[in-house]
Amino acid sequence: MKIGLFYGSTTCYTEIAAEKIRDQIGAELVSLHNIKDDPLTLAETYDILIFGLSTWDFGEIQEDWESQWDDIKQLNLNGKIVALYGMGDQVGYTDWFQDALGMLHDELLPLGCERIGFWPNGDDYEFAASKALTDNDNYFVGLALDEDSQYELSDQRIEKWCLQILEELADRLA
Ligand SMILES: Cc1cc2nc3c(=O)[nH]c(=O)nc-3n(C[C@H](O)[C@H](O)[C@H](O)COP(=O)(O)O)c2cc1C
Repeated sequence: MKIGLFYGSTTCYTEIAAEKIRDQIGAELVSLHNIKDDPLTLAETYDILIFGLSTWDFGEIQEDWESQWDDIKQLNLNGKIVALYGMGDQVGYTDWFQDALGMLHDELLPLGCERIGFWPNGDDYEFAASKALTDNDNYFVGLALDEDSQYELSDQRIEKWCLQILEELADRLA
């Protein structure tokens, strides 16, 4: 099992989370790719993928993702298993919390990949609006991290989410 983790990060928070996810799952399983340096087309060489991105400027996509955004539609991700995580700030940007995570999810929908790693929108979050929620608002479409307002929760969220996606993978690959 080989997992490709592709991330874009403007001020390094998404990158630090990528390293923690890799360390949690195991460096022998997870290869990191900063999409500033590596093209997203490289994702086609993995069967299992994790994509990480932050939201910027009132609901906009992180700049490195933005510059490869049009390539996503052409990617052959059919049948691949994909988990997402996002970075945002629910206090400073409460009307746009994690919007980019939701936008990436929507962009991937038509590509025929299997999505795992949905994350509960529990009482530990407080924000006005987010495009990253499922229709019933019960889940984020991926792990929602907030290093600005809840940095103290990130490590335990990452740990729990990694265990969750490993279980979801085990179910699918059994
Ligand atoms: C100018 C600015 C705009 C931001 N806009 C949003 C936003 O609209 N929604 C959100 O959830 N977070 C927003 N954030 C918070 C960032 O997503 C957060 O700081 C994140 O950790 C940055 O990750 P990165 O350094 O990996 O890009 C914004 C932060 C800044 C500084």
